Amino acid sequence: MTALALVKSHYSHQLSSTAMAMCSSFCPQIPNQLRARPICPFPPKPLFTLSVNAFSSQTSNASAKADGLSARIGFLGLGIMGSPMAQNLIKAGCDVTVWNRTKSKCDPLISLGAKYKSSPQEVAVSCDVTFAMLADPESAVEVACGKHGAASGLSSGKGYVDVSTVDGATAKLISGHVRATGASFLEAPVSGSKKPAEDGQLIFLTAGDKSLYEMAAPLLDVMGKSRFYLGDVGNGAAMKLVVNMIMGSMMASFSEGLLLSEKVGLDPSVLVEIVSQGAISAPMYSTKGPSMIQSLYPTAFPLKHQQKDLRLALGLAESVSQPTPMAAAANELYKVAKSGGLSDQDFSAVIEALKAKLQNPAK
Ligand SMILES: NC(=O)C1=CN([C@@H]2O[C@H](COP(=O)(O)OP(=O)(O)OC[C@H]3O[C@@H](n4cnc5c(N)ncnc54)[C@H](OP(=O)(O)O)[C@@H]3O)[C@@H](O)[C@H]2O)C=CC1
Ligand SMILES: O=CCCC(=O)O
Repeated sequence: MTALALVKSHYSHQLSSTAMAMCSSFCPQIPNQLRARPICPFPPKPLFTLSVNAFSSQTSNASAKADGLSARIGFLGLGIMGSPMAQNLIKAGCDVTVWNRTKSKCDPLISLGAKYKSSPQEVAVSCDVTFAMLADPESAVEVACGKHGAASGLSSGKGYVDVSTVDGATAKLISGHVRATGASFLEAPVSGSKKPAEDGQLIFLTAGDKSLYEMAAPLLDVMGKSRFYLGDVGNGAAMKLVVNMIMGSMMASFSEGLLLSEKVGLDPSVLVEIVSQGAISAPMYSTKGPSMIQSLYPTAFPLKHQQKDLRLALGLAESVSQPTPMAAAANELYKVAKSGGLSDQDFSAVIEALKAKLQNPAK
């Protein structure tokens, strides 16, 4: 890390501390445990030079006392997100054991030095801390609590970190199974997509056992740029769903704007440029806008997962009688896109749901 980068990161930390202080005085009713804050002041990766394999041969429970980098790490679920996350752990020198339902996705990681086990249970037995990055609540529960699931291999002193995006009830269900074995549980869904996962720039929204959070922190710092500890299990899921609810509506609204600009004779690429310079700029618009204009949707965040998150966010809103008409409307649009066969395309393909072909499928 250059001196300039260090100064910059320190300065941005100072700014966020100031913002936090302002938040505290403006929102005194927010309980302390819900005041999310980045725990690590500096991006840790450039400072990370430790070789960790030297510590990785300890046996099961005793080794959980070791810090995260020296732990034996399991990784379950090697899709778009899980693969690069596990890869970054391997590249950082960690001792990683992988499992994926479709075994072939393990092969590139095995080539990089990962070990392989043939079930989540075996991974959990052989590791100190096991991460899971699964598609949805159903798969997260199956992998954690099903036959030969991770919980059946957990015991006191081990940890299970679920980084999948699920709802709070699912996180609590998994937490219950994990804690019943004597192991610790942390939910840690992530903000950031394929590229941030590859670059180790994810944002972790964690909740659950604080001791596991502290133990796993160096591992989260290998995979991410910041982490928030939000208190009790369920708060991580809720925060993630609120963030993705906003994102899903933003993308739906952006899609309407792109198509409207084109229809009234404007150049949508000029719209993208104008948006990117103004108060509503967001990296999402400038990175995805140009390909959306060409009707190309290379998958970073699958549309089916965005619709899942909107569905779960609507459930969360329902649970507290919060009106969310924008999210409800956006959800309908993603459902149309799914029915139109776009589930596995990037979520920016929701724009197709506004085009004549999907609006009037009979024509
Ligand atoms: N992509 C993104 O930008 C982001 C995604 N997320 C969230 O992260 C999670 C993973 O996303 P992503 O990697 O994109 O998704 P993918 O669809 O690429 O990967 C899903 C993973 O879940 C596994 N899986 C699905 N069903 C089952 C099952 N029944 N039993 C066992 N394993 C199963 C898949 O295994 P198999 O290979 O065999 O199909 C695969 O490993 C989701 O919850 C998503 O919402 C969060 C932030 C960003
Ligand atoms: O859950 C997916 C989030 C994608 C992103 O944060 O860019």
